[in-house]
Amino acid sequence: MTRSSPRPARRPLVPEHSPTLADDVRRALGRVLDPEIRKPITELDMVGDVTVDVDGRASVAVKLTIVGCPAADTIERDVRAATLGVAGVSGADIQISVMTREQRNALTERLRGPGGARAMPFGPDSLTRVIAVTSGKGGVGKSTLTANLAVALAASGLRVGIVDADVYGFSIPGILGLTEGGVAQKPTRVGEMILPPVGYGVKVISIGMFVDDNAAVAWRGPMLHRTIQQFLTDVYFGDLDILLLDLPPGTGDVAISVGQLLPHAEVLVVTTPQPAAADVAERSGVVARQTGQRIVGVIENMAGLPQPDGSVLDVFGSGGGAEVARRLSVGQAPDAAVELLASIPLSVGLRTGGDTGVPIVLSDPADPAAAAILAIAAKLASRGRGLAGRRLGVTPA
Ligand SMILES: Nc1ncnc2c1ncn2[C@@H]1O[C@H](COP(=O)(O)OP(=O)(O)OP(=O)(O)O)[C@@H](O)[C@H]1O
Repeated sequence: MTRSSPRPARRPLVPEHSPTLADDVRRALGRVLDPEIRKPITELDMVGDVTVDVDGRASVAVKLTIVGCPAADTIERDVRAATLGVAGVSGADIQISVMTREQRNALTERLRGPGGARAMPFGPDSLTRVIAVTSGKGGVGKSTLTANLAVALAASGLRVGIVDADVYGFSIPGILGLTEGGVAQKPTRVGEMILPPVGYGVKVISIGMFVDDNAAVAWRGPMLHRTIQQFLTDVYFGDLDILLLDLPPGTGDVAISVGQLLPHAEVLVVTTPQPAAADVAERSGVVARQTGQRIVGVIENMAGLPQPDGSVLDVFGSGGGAEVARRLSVGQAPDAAVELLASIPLSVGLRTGGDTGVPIVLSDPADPAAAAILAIAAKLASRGRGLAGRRLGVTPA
């Protein structure tokens, strides 16, 4: 008896689609984040039709927020990888298009609330801790510390943003590798919304991103105030645990504007060990306090430089940080005394890391300066924010 060989499965002329596999692909795409908005692309309505044919070939439609989106390549690569990672998928065609104006408006509204409300999300009731970093004079390392602290906090799992409000010396983009040819990366705009570039996990907005070719900023107070206000309202930071502000040195217009806009912010005062610098550093702390802000601590930077023979060379003297903390504690309740959080040594690695855009807290965490910054980050993160002055949304019975 002969047995007829089984008939080969008939191929449909039009490839059938596998809804189950398509669902699996969609689920996998839920793990792809928009690199600027930092939310799953599926939640941002960036994923259109998803189909998988009988051969396992997936076709995925992706809608970018704007034409020329700088994150396009990353999104396409991540979508392809996520699609091909689904068991049963043998190939992936990714079709990239751009959202319509209506779709973009709907997205902006979804992210910012009805009408794309331009409310300042860092008010007293916000859960984001706001820390302004200030100094009496320039060049004490305030921007270097702000950037490295932010990276250290982000590396510990916190969602961190920086507003580089150092209008005359905007250097955060460079320290965080967000420059090309010395010019700061431009943020993406989605309608009225500005998406901050992300460096080492930190969302950054800087005046340097809005001026052409590093041009000098010669603005008067009202213009500076509006710019800071716009940074705090129009920039989409999403949910942040900590927002750091790098203020210009001294007690000028920006410090006062930030004091008015964010009176509940905490303040870190950076100074050098030079006792003669203590007066100006103290003044920057006093101005912050006058606007209602709380001084969370003093950081002494550029302390003793370790020598090959084990001795320490105090290039800028010693004791400045402790002196500023002591003076800012005078007249305060014992539990409000201002602490010297750390003394950070001079470090060639910290400086070169800033010059090359590779923060030392990641590249060489064992460097004594990096270790000191990591210790401050751990201290700040463990303390959390005081609830004083915040409405807790509960009514006594
Ligand atoms: N601990 C340190 N050891 C060696 N170099 C340092 C240290 N801290 C900062 N620097 C370097 O000192 C210079 C000034 O630092 P930075 O720009 O951070 O200061 P700043 O206080 O923000 O200045 P400004 O507010 O005037 O812009 C930079 O070149 C930086 O790399």
